[in-house]
Amino acid sequence: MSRHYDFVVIGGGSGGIAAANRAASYGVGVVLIEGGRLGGTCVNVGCVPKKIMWNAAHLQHRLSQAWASGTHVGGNRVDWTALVSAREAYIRRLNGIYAGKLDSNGVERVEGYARFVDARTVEVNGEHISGTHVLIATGSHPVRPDVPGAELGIDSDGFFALTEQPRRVVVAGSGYIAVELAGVLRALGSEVTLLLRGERVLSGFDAMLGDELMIAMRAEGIDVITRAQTAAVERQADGLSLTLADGRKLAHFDHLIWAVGRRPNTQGLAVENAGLALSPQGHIHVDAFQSTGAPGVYAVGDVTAAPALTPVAIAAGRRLADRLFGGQPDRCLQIDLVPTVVFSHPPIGTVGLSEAQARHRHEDVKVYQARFTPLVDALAPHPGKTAMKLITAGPDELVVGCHIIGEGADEMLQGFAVAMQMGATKRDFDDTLAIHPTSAEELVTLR
Ligand SMILES: Cc1cc2nc3c(=O)[nH]c(=O)nc-3n(C[C@H](O)[C@H](O)[C@H](O)COP(=O)(O)OP(=O)(O)OC[C@H]3O[C@@H](n4cnc5c(N)ncnc54)[C@H](O)[C@@H]3O)c2cc1C
Ligand SMILES: NC(=O)c1ccc[n+]([C@@H]2O[C@H](COP(=O)([O-])OP(=O)(O)OC[C@H]3O[C@@H](n4cnc5c(N)ncnc54)[C@H](O)[C@@H]3O)[C@@H](O)[C@H]2O)c1
Repeated sequence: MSRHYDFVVIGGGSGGIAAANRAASYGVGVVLIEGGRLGGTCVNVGCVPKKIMWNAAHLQHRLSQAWASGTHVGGNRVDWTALVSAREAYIRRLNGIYAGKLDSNGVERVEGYARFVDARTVEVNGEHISGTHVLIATGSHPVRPDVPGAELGIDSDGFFALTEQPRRVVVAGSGYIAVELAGVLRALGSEVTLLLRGERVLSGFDAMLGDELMIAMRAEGIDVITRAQTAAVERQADGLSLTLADGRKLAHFDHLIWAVGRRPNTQGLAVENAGLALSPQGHIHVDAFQSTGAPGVYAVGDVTAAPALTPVAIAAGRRLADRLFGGQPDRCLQIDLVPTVVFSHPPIGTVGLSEAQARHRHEDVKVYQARFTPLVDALAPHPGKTAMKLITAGPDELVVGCHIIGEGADEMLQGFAVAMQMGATKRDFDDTLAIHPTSAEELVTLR
């Protein structure tokens, strides 16, 4: 049996769903093939459950300081099992909402994993499905290092499957997921050790952010161990033990969480049958229009080398559908300015070039910085710090980088990203009236 559609979408995550719905809005025939739960990583084991855990952790953090403002709350321990069960019920509702929206938009859904037969044909559950256009939006999966006992640890998927709160956890990694999960676990009351391969967390970001976050994490009681490469993991009677490459030993952990990166999902897709080659990291090569080397075959999201963020996958998917079916031949994704938030404790908001990148690319770079105790912590016994950095380039002082760490940074950044997208200069920031008293006002009063 075989069927033909205008648009075949492989993968029902952020990018695939966005592309399918947008294409259907132009009245073309669309099928979406998904092997797992609708919504993909972001909805099921990524942004959404993470943000729910972060919200609970943030609330615990604020409650722990409430007495200093004269507010007495008692027994504020988190009920992990109740939190996880409410979170999963919410996600099941979202799965249903996504299915309903696809159905009402006229997107046909096929449950199963697709495998290329040729460039425009895939096989799913023994059936051949062909398309005039085929989109690969299969996402990525977590990886583990190749060390003895690595299988004794869990990854971020395993973290979301925990039905009981870990007492003592070691998190290995230094990127987004490592710092987010370490922060959540600590704020919810677990003892946390964070193992960094290098000297600093978030190595690709402006150095101020990693330095400040490490100060904050240590102040919260996270044991941050630098230059710590795990060489072996063993299960002992009293928990997991780790041996580091330099011989150091760590023991008595209930869980080890690997947060050491992700790889594209191309296993089982047989992309060679579509005439596609993969990068050494396993990414599908695409041009600025999401086109692969094979005519009629496209890719978006984590399976490509674009920044692995939901809004990037969604924007790429929608723009592709606009281009293919919406009569907008020049529509494509610009990824020069990608605003992003790390949901650490405290959160980080960052957009544009780090100071090091700016100095590498531009001659005339100026840096404006502030570090202060935010008013929200004015009465707190152990106040956190907020730090901000604005980086400008050229004689007009075009703002090329904006970096914030501190309470509220997550909600602060989006508007500044709009300003930078519009080409704001330092003068535009200076000419904008401040909103007082807020932390964000510092960004328009920096000197
Ligand atoms: C713990 C965690 C937290 C995150 N937090 C954030 C955040 O706060 N903000 C943010 O912007 N991003 C976040 N991300 C990243 C974000 O989740 C991803 O960038 C985004 O989900 C990528 O979308 P995608 O469409 O490329 O892939 P996915 O959402 O992963 O969807 C791919 C889908 O394809 C399916 N699939 C795979 N192979 C096949 C096949 N052969 N046939 C059919 N279906 C297939 C999979 O089952 C999956 O459902 C987070 C990621 C993780 C892991
Ligand atoms: N808030 C968000 O938007 C958010 C949150 C989570 C994930 N994400 C996306 O998902 C992607 C994947 O996240 P991630 O944190 O897994 O990857 P990552 O690439 O951000 O970080 C992986 C880190 O692990 C380190 N590492 C690699 N091997 C190691 C080893 N053997 N021991 C110790 N450390 C090791 C690397 O140096 C790197 O810093 C992110 O890059 C991001 O794009 C986004």
